[in-house]
Amino acid sequence: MLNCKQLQFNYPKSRPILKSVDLNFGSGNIYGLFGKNGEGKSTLMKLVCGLLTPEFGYCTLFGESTHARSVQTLKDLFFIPEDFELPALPIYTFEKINSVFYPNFSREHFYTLIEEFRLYRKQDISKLSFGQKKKVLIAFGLATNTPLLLLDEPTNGLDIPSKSQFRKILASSINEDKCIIISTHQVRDLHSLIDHMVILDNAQVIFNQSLSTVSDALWFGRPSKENESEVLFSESTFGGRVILNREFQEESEVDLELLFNGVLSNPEKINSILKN
Ligand SMILES: Nc1ncnc2c1ncn2[C@@H]1O[C@H](COP(=O)(O)OP(=O)(O)OP(=O)(O)O)[C@@H](O)[C@H]1O
Repeated sequence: MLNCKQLQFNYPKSRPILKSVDLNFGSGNIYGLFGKNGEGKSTLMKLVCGLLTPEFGYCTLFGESTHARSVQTLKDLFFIPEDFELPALPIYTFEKINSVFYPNFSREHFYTLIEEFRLYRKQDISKLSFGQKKKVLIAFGLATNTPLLLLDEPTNGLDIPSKSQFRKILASSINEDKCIIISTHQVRDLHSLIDHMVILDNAQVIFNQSLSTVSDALWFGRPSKENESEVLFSESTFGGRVILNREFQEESEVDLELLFNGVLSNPEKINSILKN
């Protein structure tokens, strides 16, 4: 569905932010885009939407360049950035003005989400808190029903109950025609939601795997005397956590934070096991 080929980008006078990045995103998946601060996750999302121009390479959505920002492509994608401005309008006016750009927009779904988020249609957006504005944008983004939805740090600004509400809403909105890409540092907020992990480091993609491949090949759990010789990566916090080559172990739940740290510490080691 979405293909990025040899993407290369830097800001004026900056170091390279992306160096020849190749990525394919398929429908029916929720991708988690991870990387340390400043590694280029938001930049990659803006390149995908055509808001930035690559120095080299391109992104296509259904075969059309996203950089051209044609009506055909823009109706198929929606981007929720980390920082945004919304106009000083009642929620229903905002919906009325903007929904016309999205042929599959569901007003019913939008107002159901608005209600679930304890907002009401006549509220003036300019009088809402940052978290409430984010909820308006998340509700709108989901109601567009675009095949591609990009969310940059979507849970920033959401309170604790809203984070689990967000998880539930997002899980129910994925279907086989949709691709969702989420960039976040709040790994726990995405727990059990994402099915694919992409890690950017040093201007490159150092990891790109489905979590089913990961859980087939790796085991995540507590260290023990029996497994100490097989440890691929370990962390000592909270009594210790280890990644092992799964081999004869029972399947375990993928620990996204441990996997992220393990990949950053030695990408070749983890990648070579997943290749076999
Ligand atoms: N408009 C800009 N002009 C110059 N440099 C920029 C601009 N926007 C971002 N950068 C730089 O590009 C790099 C990548 O930024 P980006 O926001 O894509 O990273 P990120 O991975 O999303 O970071 P974070 O996790 O902190 O949100 C950073 O070093 C940042 O300082």
